[in-house]
Order: sequence, then structure tokens, then C-alpha cells
Amino acid sequence: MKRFLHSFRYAAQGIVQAYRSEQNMRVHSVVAVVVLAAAAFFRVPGRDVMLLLLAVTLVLSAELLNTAIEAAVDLASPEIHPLAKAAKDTAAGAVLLTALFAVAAGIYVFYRPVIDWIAGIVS
Ligand SMILES: Nc1ncnc2c1ncn2[C@@H]1O[C@H](COP(=O)(O)OP(=O)(O)OP(=O)(O)O)[C@@H](O)[C@H]1O
Repeated sequence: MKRFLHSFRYAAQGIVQAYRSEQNMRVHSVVAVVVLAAAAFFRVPGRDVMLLLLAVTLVLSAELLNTAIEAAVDLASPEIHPLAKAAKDTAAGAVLLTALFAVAAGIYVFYRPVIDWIAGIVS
């Protein structure tokens, strides 16, 4: 049980460390809060909120893995090496893919509510 609780503490330390060192983590988190606030404002259905939460979780998880890979590569290969570049660029590619999914999910969820909201203001 104690080891189990320790593993939670180490995981939390990893997340805090990523927030301290990675500006992208902070930017993605601010965007996530704004998106979830917008979901509350537009009263989007529960299943759409779950889709947004999935997108947010994917992006932040990919960013954490990217941070871990960057740290491991910098430790293993502080000098310039094509494999170091491949590892870092591939990890960054994973973040990009999840971010594109998040944009697609955002358009899917907010397109209709935003159109209806604008129509309500104009009419
Ligand atoms: N050891 C290395 N060997 C070869 N290319 C590297 C190496 N380190 C970094 N690079 C190249 O430089 C790019 C930027 O590397 P860096 O470590 O600054 O990552 P970053 O994505 O900018 O990190 P951060 O998210 O902290 O800003 C990498 O994507 C890679 O193409």
C-alpha cells in the first residue's frame, strides 16, 4: 500500500516538473480550461464534454511523454546525433497529432452551438 501511494507521489512530482520546465504544458492547460469553460457556457451535452476531456487528456499525456523523451535523450545524447533528432522529432510528432485531434474535436463540439449563439445575437 505504501509503495502504491509512493508511486502516486512520484507521478505527481513528474507532472509538476513538466509544468515547471515546459511552456507548452502550461499553454495546453490554459487552452483546456478555456475550452471546458466554453463547454459549460454553451451547455454542450455530456458526451461532448467527455470527447473534449478525452482530447485534453490525450494532448497533456502526449506532452508529458514528449517531455520524458526529451529528458532521456538529453541525458543519453547531449551531443548532436541523428538518432537523438529522430527521437525528439518523433515524440513532437505525437504531440502534433493529438493537438490536431483536439482541434477536430473542438470544431465538432462547438460548431453548432456557436452558429446558434451568433444567430441568436443577430436575430
Ligand atoms: N542531441 C540532438 N541531436 C540532434 N538534434 C537535436 C538534438 N537535440 C535537439 N535536436 C533538434 O532540435 C529540436 C529542438 O530540440 P529541443 O531539445 O530544444 O526540443 P524542443 O522541442 O524545442 O523542447 P521544448 O519543448 O523544451 O522547447 C529537436 O526537435 C531536434 O530536431
